[in-house]
Amino acid sequence: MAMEDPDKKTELVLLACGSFNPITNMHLRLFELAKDYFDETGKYKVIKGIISPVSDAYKKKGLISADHRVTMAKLATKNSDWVEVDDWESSQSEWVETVKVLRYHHQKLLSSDPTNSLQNALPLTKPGRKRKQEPNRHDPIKKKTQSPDIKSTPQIKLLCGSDVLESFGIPNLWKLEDITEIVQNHGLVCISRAGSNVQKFIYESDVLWRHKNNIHLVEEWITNDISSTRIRRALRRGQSIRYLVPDVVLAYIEKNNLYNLESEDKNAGVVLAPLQKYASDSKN
Ligand SMILES: Nc1ncnc2c1ncn2[C@@H]1O[C@H](COP(=O)(O)OP(=O)(O)OP(=O)(O)O)[C@@H](O)[C@H]1O
Ligand SMILES: NC(=O)c1ccc[n+]([C@@H]2O[C@H](COP(=O)(O)O)[C@@H](O)[C@H]2O)c1
Ligand SMILES: [Zn+2]
Repeated sequence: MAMEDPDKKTELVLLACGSFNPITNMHLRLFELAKDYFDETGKYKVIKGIISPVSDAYKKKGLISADHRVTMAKLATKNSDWVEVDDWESSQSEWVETVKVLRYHHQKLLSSDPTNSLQNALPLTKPGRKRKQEPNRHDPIKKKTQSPDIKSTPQIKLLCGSDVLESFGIPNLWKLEDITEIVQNHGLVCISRAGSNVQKFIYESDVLWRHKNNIHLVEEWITNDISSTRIRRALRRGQSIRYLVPDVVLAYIEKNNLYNLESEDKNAGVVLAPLQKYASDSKN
């Protein structure tokens, strides 16, 4: 039997941001790999996974409508008891920086945390009465039943693949202050291939190196090269994608004829939202 006290574990929520165009089995695997990793540390308990598809305003080439991408992600996670889809980000009219998505979900956790609102609403000691009150032997029992095992609010960590971490180095794609806030205030879980360059990438970045204790590298030993780009390519060529995406997702794609030459042309020649935003910033 495990000796550690489960109440002492830090609760975690994992947030994956991306296009999910479409969601693949690999996206679902990311969550499982990260959860296994944290479970094995004995220090953390992953309580929830959130998939947050990017909005159409991201303007990535071939990005089909958020409605379809969210629906597919919901179908894919229907049978998961811990991973869910959140459409707040995708329903924003403008592209939202990833750090703001983290902030949003962090705030949401804070406001839905019963221990937190209890602490705010009912201070345990009323000011002024504190000194007058005699120690009461019923008090500790009372407190315990009112607020059993006061846990801190879960931490929220950004879950991503090594390509996203390495994209931190692309000029005008990420703001340094955003990267800093992500690794300093929240934390990062990165799924990487054995022998990938992520460690070197962290070593070569001052900000990532400074916060390396908050960056968790999870090695994917049972490698899996599925990507949404490859799924869309196979579909354009009339090739099977069965067993690469959940059957329900495949059925939805076929029913709505989602990916073809025309859809791949969406946003052709359009500048990706972050590049557009930060390139114009650096000119000002
Ligand atoms: N095979 C993989 N290994 C590790 N991480 C992955 C893998 N596939 C996707 N991811 C991660 O999933 C998240 C969502 O990515 P995204 O929606 O871009 O999917 P993708 O399969 O990489 O799509 P695309 O080919 O269009 O870039 C990102 O953090 C990305 O790094
Ligand atoms: N500066 C930023 O916050 C920033 C920059 C580039 C991509 N992203 C996010 O990373 C994810 C990347 O997804 P893709 O790999 O599909 O492009 C998206 O969720 C996107 O919003 C964030
Ligand atoms: Zn990608």
